[in-house]
Amino acid sequence: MSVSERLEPPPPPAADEVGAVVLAGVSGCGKSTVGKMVARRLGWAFVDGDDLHPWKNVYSMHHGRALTDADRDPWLERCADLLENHVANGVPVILACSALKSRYRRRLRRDAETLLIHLACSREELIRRLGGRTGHFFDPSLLDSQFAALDPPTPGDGTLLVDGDADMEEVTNDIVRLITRPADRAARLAAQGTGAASALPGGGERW
Ligand SMILES: Nc1ncnc2c1ncn2[C@@H]1O[C@H](COP(=O)(O)OP(=O)(O)OP(=O)(O)O)[C@@H](O)[C@H]1O
Ligand SMILES: O=C(O)[C@H](O)[C@@H](O)[C@H](O)[C@H](O)CO
Repeated sequence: MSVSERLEPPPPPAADEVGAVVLAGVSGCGKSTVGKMVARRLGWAFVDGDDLHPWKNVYSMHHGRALTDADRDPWLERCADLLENHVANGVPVILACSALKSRYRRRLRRDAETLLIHLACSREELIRRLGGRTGHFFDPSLLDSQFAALDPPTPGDGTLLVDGDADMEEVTNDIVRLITRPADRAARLAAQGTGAASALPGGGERW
């Protein structure tokens, strides 16, 4: 991380009323699966960020080529525009979007009604899930490149951490609570104050 990035002020705190949620994390953490479950539960819209990638990006990932910052640039713009439109029109939305770097997360959080939630998973669980997934364009051999690109959310980042290794129902319940209860959001942020991994059950290295 560069000095100028470190000196930037932390993002604004999320508003009491959440209008949009970005479910972030590396490939296989459950963004799409759990995002749909949360959206169904809340009666919100769900958009898969994978559907907003330029075709060239999908082609690259399918052929085992990791995306660059330049590849992600137009995609992040589409994601940010989508969030902004939903908030402006009062149509709450869950967007599944990897948002791997802190500057990507800052770019997506254009207003205080947008909440970022990062699904943190162990490497073993991610390998197991990607190995078992069929019919998806993402080449599982790219997982290490996702780890390399990731800036893990830090205590000052304003991104909430969720245990992505947990059972799908549990993950869904946790996220619904964080979206609907400001006190739970504040408690989670405070728990993260001591460091990302220690805020999650089981500890260990998480991505
Ligand atoms: N909490 C969970 N427990 C067990 N399996 C899960 C869980 N969440 C997701 N899965 C499974 O893991 C695989 C990956 O999930 P999913 O496609 O939702 O991840 P993703 O983060 O959206 O990945 P990508 O970014 O590559 O699209 C799927 O087969 C899904 O069924
Ligand atoms: O930023 C990225 O490298 C991409 O968004 C990836 O995370 C993929 O889109 C996703 O994992 C495949 O579904």
